[in-house]
Amino acid sequence: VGERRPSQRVIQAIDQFCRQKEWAMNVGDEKGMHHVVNPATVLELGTYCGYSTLITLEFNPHYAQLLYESTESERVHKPKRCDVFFQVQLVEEASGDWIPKMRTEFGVETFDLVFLDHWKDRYLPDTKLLEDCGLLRKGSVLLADNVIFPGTPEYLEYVRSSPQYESQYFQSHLEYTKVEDGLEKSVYLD
Ligand SMILES: Oc1cc(-c2ccc(F)cc2)cc2nccnc12
Ligand SMILES: [Mg+2]
Repeated sequence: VGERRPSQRVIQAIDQFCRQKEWAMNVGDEKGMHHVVNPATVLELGTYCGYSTLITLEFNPHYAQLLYESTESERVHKPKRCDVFFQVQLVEEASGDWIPKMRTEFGVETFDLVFLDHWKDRYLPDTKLLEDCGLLRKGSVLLADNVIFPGTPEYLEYVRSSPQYESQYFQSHLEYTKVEDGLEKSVYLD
């Protein structure tokens, strides 16, 4: 127990605002991924306002700007050539264009965790791209938000039926609502 870190206070303020004033599509304080994974190298697909951010791909300039503003104190800078940053590496590009560049631009060998929280019809193609680019290793975890609402049926079918994944569903609710949603955790077996 003690003083919350600045980023925890920001998250708390976002949750309070979204619950009481105006809904927003953060993964939220109920679904949250802290009880599911504890990674080292993380790729997040879909930044939005930086609620759940580590190494993140966002091609919407408005959302990317929100991240710069909300985490300036943690030295997040606008990448020219994707320089390595103190804590966060943000790429304002489409995930499908940049996943193949992760190794050359970031020196990433493989990801421990990929948090999928972007366009729902990109979950499956981007997963196959990560596989094809050799960016997943035995034990890599894919954590996907919104698998029930708005829903990602093709992705769910793939990770639940493929012998390359061990999948588990964590039932919850759509952020700040009573609508069912959840996180699908899929471990890559290689
Ligand atoms: O968590 C989320 C929820 C929703 C969403 C859409 C429509 C609704 F009516 C309700 C919720 C969209 C999202 N897009 C990208 C990443 N995450 C999202
Ligand atoms: Mg989401």
